[in-house]
Amino acid sequence: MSGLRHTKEQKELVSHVILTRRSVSALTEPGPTPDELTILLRAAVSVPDHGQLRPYRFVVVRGNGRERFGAALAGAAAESRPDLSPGVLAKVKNKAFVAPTLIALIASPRPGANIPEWEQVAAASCTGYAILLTAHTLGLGAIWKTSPYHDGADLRSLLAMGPNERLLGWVNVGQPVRPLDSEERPDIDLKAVAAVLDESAILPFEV
Ligand SMILES: Cc1cc2nc3c(=O)[nH]c(=O)nc-3n(C[C@H](O)[C@H](O)[C@H](O)COP(=O)(O)O)c2cc1C
Repeated sequence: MSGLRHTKEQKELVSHVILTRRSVSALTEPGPTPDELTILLRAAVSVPDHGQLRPYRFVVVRGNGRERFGAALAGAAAESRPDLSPGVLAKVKNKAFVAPTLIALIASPRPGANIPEWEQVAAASCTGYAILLTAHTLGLGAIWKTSPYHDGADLRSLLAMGPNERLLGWVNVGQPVRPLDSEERPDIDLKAVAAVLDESAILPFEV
């Protein structure tokens, strides 16, 4: 499909969607419909993937599933920090209830594959961005969330995680509580992050 010709409108739409995406924290019901969820997951599995290993898995958490996910997050927190107060553990558990739907992102590098593990985790990380961008395209709000306590026996057991797997966090998805700001992002100085390599030096990026 490379070399595919896109219309001017399609090109403008894509850059508009990319440049106007923002993380949306305040989310409400309803969560994505089954069709929307399918589009989000299809986008996730379209990420570049060296060796086509599919080194990722997703667990959709919604409805009562959030109770179990929240309890497992709190369990992971208590396991790694037994000193945490019940109030803090309740806050951790509540992370599962701030959106109607959560999509847990699990990096699942293939043991023994000849693609380095870091590349596989990098591919798995791309899935989070694909979901965010696609949610924005569909008019849904989304934000990638993590917990400082993202590993623990309860969580591993609940998500059926193997020893090689790692929870990369989850994407909260729902309806934005407030209308989205359609402003494009403020310009950032590309010289701060990009350079150009010529025959003799690395030079600051210039348009
Ligand atoms: C790996 C990863 C983990 C993140 N974890 C959190 C989090 O725990 N809590 C949070 O509020 N935002 C989290 N974010 C979202 C960032 O805070 C958000 O992308 C950032 O504020 C920039 O906002 P923008 O997406 O609108 O550009 C995470 C983003 C990534 C990529």
